[in-house]
Amino acid sequence: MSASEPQAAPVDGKPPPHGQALQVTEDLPSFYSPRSRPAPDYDDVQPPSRTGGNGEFSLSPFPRPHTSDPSSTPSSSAASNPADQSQPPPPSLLSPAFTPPSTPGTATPTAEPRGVPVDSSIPSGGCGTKRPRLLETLPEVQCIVRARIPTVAGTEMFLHLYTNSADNKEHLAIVFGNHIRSKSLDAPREGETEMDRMVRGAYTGRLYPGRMKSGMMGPAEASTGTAPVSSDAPLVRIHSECYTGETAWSARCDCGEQLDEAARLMSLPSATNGGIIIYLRQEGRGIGLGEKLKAYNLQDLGSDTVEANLILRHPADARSYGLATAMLLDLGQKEVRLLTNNPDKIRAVEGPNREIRVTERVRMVPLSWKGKGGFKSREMEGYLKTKIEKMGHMLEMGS
Ligand SMILES: Nc1nc2c(ncn2[C@@H]2O[C@H](COP(=O)(O)OP(=O)(O)OP(=O)(O)O)[C@@H](O)[C@H]2O)c(=O)[nH]1
Repeated sequence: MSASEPQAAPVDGKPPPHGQALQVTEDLPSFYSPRSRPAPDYDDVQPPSRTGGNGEFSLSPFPRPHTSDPSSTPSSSAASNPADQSQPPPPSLLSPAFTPPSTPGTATPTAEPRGVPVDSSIPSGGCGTKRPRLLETLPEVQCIVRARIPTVAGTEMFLHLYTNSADNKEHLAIVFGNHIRSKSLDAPREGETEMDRMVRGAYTGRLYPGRMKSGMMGPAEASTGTAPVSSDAPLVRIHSECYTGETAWSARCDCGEQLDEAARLMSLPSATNGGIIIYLRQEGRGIGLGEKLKAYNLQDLGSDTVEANLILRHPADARSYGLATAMLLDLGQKEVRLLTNNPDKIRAVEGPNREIRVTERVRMVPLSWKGKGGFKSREMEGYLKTKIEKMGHMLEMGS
């Protein structure tokens, strides 16, 4: 097909075989997902794409493929994760303050997902017994550029790209709401011009053709955007990179759906304080894409996700979250409402000296479990089962 020919979209629930011509969908560009329908049973028909039933934030180009038998083999969490055996939970790292199950007022995005209080006095109902890897001191981070991104959902966000003192990867903050500003980005740099500032994203308001001033270099001008509507903590998601789930349409995990759903919730008009997705480049729970693909082969050979990592001599979860804490602080956040089922994240994001407080944990339930679209696959069910049974994730199977 030549570059000038119309782009094609899949129409039958499956990506086409290599080289086969696709039927053209006239009303949507090729990168736009078909609107989601409620997920069928994976034994019945081909599932729809990963996003919500209302199709508000539907990014994946292909529906999920039909998949095969699960391979999870439950065993005790202590046996599967050696780090669990001797270490007590770190209560000092959790916010002691009990927060109400739901956030009052207009800042509550929707009735779903339900907010759950973070309460360190509840050992299992709260955060389990595992201990996340915490850095003793937070790494230094610097936002080097920010740009406005209009999204295919019709909303917009500001993408912030960070460098840091711990690794040489480009970690990201996806910011919904222009009142959330990066201190390191906004700090003036020696010798820079107004154009330099605008090009690296350190400006107020919006850019437009011919704009000459960043709006931030005069003595009386503060480096702030629009004021937040209320003082409630913003919705925050700490997301680890997943090439397979976010880009390659994998139905082995729900990573792509979670990313889309977080963005959708943060874009709702009711999310008056906006939101932040901290996107960390720790692919495959920190073991990297190549090792994750080996783990997938082991899963097809009968291991579950934890066993596969251990067979490859990796920890069940090799991630850390100090960068997320440092980036959230740079974005001016000391209190957050965290979208997660992972107890490690709640403990870890608060930082070694409790620099940040998680005031509320907002659970993430797969859309298909809620009958709101999404997709189903046997691999994904096995993946979630292992998270719940072996990694202490705060989710009930099929809830
Ligand atoms: N090693 C390994 N990593 C996986 C597998 N499936 C998904 N992942 C990775 O797991 C990570 C998903 O992490 P998150 O989206 O942050 O979610 P989470 O820690 O499971 O917890 P939530 O916040 O509740 O979603 C990504 O880095 C994926 O690449 C797998 O089978 N093996």
